[in-house]
Amino acid sequence: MKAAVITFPGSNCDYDMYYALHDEFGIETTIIPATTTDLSAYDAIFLPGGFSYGDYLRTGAIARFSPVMDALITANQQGKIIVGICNGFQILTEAGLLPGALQTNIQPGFICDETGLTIANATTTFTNAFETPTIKLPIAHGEGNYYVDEAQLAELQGNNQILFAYTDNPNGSVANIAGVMNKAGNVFGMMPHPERAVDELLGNTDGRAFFQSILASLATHLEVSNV
Ligand SMILES: NC(=O)CC[C@H](N)C(=O)O
Repeated sequence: MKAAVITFPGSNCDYDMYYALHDEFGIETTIIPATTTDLSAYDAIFLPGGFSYGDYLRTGAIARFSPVMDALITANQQGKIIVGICNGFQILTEAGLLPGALQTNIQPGFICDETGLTIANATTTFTNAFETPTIKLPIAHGEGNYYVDEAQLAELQGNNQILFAYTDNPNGSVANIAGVMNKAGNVFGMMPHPERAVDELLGNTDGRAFFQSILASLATHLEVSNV
């Protein structure tokens, strides 16, 4: 598996993501700038957290016009794995690769904490290795209040696209939603940070199963496509 981590101007979790993918899971990983226009070499693409373009206008609203986004849309059409964490999730919703939008937290302000999550669907590319129904992950955001209208919510629920839900909704998200997948099952975004919970030294290893899930699915996928 070859992974790319895309750095936007203002990303600040790109090296955390690199550390998780490369150092913890031994995945061949390259950090590439958002000016890249070709993602054909990669099986999985990660959009990290941060404050792309200073979160001006609306978080993710400028980043979604970056040169790399056309290549990301092509990667999506090819069914490649695309993951957005925190600011990456915000960028994916702005780009229309995931449904919904991230608004200012219900109580405006930046929250830096650990949050409880339930695994709402454990049979996906992103969740198949979770062995417990609830986990804890770090959160760090000011605009994590996930919004979808009633029709979109019904669709997400009907298709089992909600993968993680907050146990104690910290930001006002509709239906406690913390992470969603697209209908096709290859694009995922969440506000909590699994890449900050992969090492005993970080005080939390609950994020490891997220990366193990992706590795397991990709191994099966690559095996099938090589037949
Ligand atoms: N850690 C992050 O990615 C922060 C996301 C975004 N800038 C926010 O505050 O909502």
